[in-house]
Amino acid sequence: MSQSAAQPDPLSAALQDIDFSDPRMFQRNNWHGYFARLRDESPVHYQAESPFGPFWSVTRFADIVAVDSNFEDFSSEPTIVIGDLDDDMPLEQFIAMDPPKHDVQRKAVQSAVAPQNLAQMEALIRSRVADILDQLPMGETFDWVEKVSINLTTQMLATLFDFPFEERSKLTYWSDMATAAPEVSGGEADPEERQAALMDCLATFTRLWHERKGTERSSLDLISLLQKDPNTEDIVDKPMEYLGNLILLIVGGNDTTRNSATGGVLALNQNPGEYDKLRADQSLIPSMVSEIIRWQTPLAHMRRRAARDLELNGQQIKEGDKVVMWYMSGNRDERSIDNPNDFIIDRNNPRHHIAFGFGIHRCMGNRLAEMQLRILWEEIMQRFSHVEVIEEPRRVLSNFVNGYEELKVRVHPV
Ligand code: HEM
Repeated sequence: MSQSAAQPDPLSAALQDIDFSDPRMFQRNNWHGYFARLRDESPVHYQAESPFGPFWSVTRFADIVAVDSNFEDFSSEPTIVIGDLDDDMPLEQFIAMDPPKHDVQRKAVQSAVAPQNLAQMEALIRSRVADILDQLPMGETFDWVEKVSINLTTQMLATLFDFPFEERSKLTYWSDMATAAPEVSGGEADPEERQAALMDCLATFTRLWHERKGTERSSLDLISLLQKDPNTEDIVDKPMEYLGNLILLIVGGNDTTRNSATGGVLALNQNPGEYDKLRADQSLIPSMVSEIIRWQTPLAHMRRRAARDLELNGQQIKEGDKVVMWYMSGNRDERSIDNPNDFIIDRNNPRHHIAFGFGIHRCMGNRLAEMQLRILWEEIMQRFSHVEVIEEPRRVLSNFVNGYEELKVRVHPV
């Protein structure tokens, strides 16, 4: 099975002729038909050949929850993307660890996003969002991804790391390089450039670590938190573990919120009746934010490895098999979500989705992401009657990041 071949017809092709790892499905946004067929005809589906080796696709909401909540049978090690670990850069990160190591490393950093800390960050985020929106060229066409989504998430990341603000664009670059490797997600990053970018990331953060070590900091920045916790105080001496966790936190805070910030604009433009509802009642913003995250599902999948022979929804899975949970499919599963293909900003129970995963690895930054998006929309509604999409977006080539390269828009005053 080769990804240079034409894509088979989603409705009539034999399921064994379809490559569900093909990143072009996501770039062309034509994955819906393929995954709807899997949910109906073969919800736990074995694909014997792919550029990433054989793997199972788990496509229904309930089965994904069953896998994600069973870390004993479905291990996150050694990596959580469909591709295999890069031998030259064997990153270790707590998202790809099982208990007990996962638990102690997560605990070391999670106070950065504890409710009390988030409450303190709210005013800062609001002023940054306001600055970003106030600088937009009213009435002119511009790229929302670059001027708003990337700008906002990069500023947030710089805050979380207390990273030199003027150099913050490096964080976005490192994040993009980390996820765009062909062997990781079917992306197009040049292997040498990627390697150099990740080494630069490591060198920069190692320097910051040593500059901070021993200084009295009350800050909840992620580097200081790693330094303060006895379980991670020497992580800098394990470069692949230090780098792996940095990349986890950078990617976690970057691609996901960024693509939700863009996806929301697109969803409202495709559903003008929902935009009208929002204009009429801005108290819908929190539930709309959850709906945007479900509708977008910025991370298409997480993968696991079966820790023993077992059965899942009638299929026999062998120890060692790769098991891919397609969150984007689960979030469109009519068995668990009413009218899942509709974008409805006042849904009942809007947080009933699996875009943040489920179980012990459930997204650590979920409340931060929701807060950023809530503030973004509160501030947008103060200024603009319409963020108008001017042309179809350009999407990312990846089977992991479900996102946008570019979205041309024009903003109109209230
Ligand atoms: C809309 C925004 C976001 C989405 C959709 C998202 C999605 C996810 C998903 C699907 C997982 C894996 C869950 C699982 O395996 O069950 C995850 C884990 C994680 N996310 Fe997020 N994320 C978002 C924002 C953020 C932000 C802003 C941060 C920044 C702190 C973050 C940090 C993390 C971390 C550290 C993990 C690993 C948790 C663990 O292994 O225990 N995420 N996220």
